[in-house]
Amino acid sequence: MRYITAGESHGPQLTTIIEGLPAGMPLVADEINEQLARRQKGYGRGRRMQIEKDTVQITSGVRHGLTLGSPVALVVTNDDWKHWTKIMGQEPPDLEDGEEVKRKITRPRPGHADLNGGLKYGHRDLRNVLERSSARETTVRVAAGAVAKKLLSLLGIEVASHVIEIGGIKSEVRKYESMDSLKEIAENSPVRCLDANAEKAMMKAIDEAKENGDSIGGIVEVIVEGVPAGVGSYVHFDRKLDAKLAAAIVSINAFKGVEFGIGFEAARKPGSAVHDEIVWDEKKGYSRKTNRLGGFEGGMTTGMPIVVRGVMKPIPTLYKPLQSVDIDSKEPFSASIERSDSCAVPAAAVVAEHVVAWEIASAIVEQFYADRLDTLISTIEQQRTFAREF
Ligand SMILES: Cc1cc2nc3c(=O)[nH]c(=O)nc-3n(C[C@H](O)[C@H](O)[C@H](O)COP(=O)(O)O)c2cc1C
Ligand SMILES: C=C(O[C@@H]1CC(C(=O)O)=C[C@@H](OP(=O)(O)O)[C@H]1O)C(=O)O
Repeated sequence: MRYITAGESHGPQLTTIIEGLPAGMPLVADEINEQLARRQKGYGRGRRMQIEKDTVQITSGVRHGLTLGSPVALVVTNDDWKHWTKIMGQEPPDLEDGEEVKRKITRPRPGHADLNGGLKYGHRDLRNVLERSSARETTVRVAAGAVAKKLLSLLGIEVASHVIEIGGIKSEVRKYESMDSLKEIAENSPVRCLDANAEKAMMKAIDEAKENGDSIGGIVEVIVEGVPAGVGSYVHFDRKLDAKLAAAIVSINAFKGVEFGIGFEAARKPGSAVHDEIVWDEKKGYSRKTNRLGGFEGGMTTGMPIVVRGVMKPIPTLYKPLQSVDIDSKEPFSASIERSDSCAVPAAAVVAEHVVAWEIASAIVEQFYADRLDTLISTIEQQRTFAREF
């Protein structure tokens, strides 16, 4: 499967086109909307999330609630567009002699794409960079991921996320009884954290950062259960599924690192305390005593839960801006201030969940016969039986 996205942050709409979905899969807009609403929640976000109420329109590829096997196009309108029609209009602006487009941006923000994007595309109004580099685009990545999650759920695969650190405050609660309980606790926490004490401290840290005109980052964790062993491949570098997940996580705006299972801790432990011992029983077949490697060996799934974490740096736009240079005058200046979030880690956890879901669904569709949902369901079941009896 593949998808592309289009749309500027303050333009009329965001679009994604998804190609390669099996035919015969139930899909309605409300299921996608539920996931879009989850992305909009989360403590620490700015005023934009109060303006938008993200809902999707399915404009092709679905008929009478079922996918056709043809490309699925999804559109989300930007409610904020009505405030930006002049600044962001598609037609050349109607300007008096010498008048410039208002709110031209010439002071790049350290940490955002502004300066590098200007240097690359030659934009002297850095808004031309900001509009597309904005994480507004993650709305339609979540929409595409929601379709992938729907497919995975029909194959008995569940995906969930939670926040394990914000501004240096760590969640001490990392265990959960079931995927349902994990989902419920995370969903009811303003910062998607399983630890009620850490949750309060995280919210305080976000408030303090905001009061100080600053921003904070954190770490999110995505868990996937039910993927059969052997998805992905060791035979070629670009077929390794853990590598694809790593790229997907780091492609989320402001994500700078990724780890699987115990991750970087593995550098400090001997092999005996890292590798997961193999056991077998008649009912389950093969499994592991532990899951320190987070569900991957050799670029393939082990059949254990996939555990992947991503590190989000603090938001670059600061209300107390850092030093920058005006690209017109070359004078030192404070960077531009755009309306901004002070922490978007909880929302980003939902994005991470969806990009991971996409990569897993995509690997499954590539590996198993997937023109039709019914045959895909039965081939996945065959693979599970094969692995159990192997
Ligand atoms: C959900 C989400 C919301 C974000 N909100 C903001 C924001 O309000 N202001 C900002 O400057 N950056 C925000 N970012 C981060 C920037 O989009 C990101 O830092 C920028 O695109 C540069 O890319 P890079 O940090 O990956 O290098 C957000 C990121 C995510 C995932
Ligand atoms: C719009 C979203 O996030 C935006 C991501 C973002 C950035 O620079 O990445 C900057 C802000 O944009 P604005 O200036 O319009 O408030 C965020 O609100 C969204 O998540 O839907």
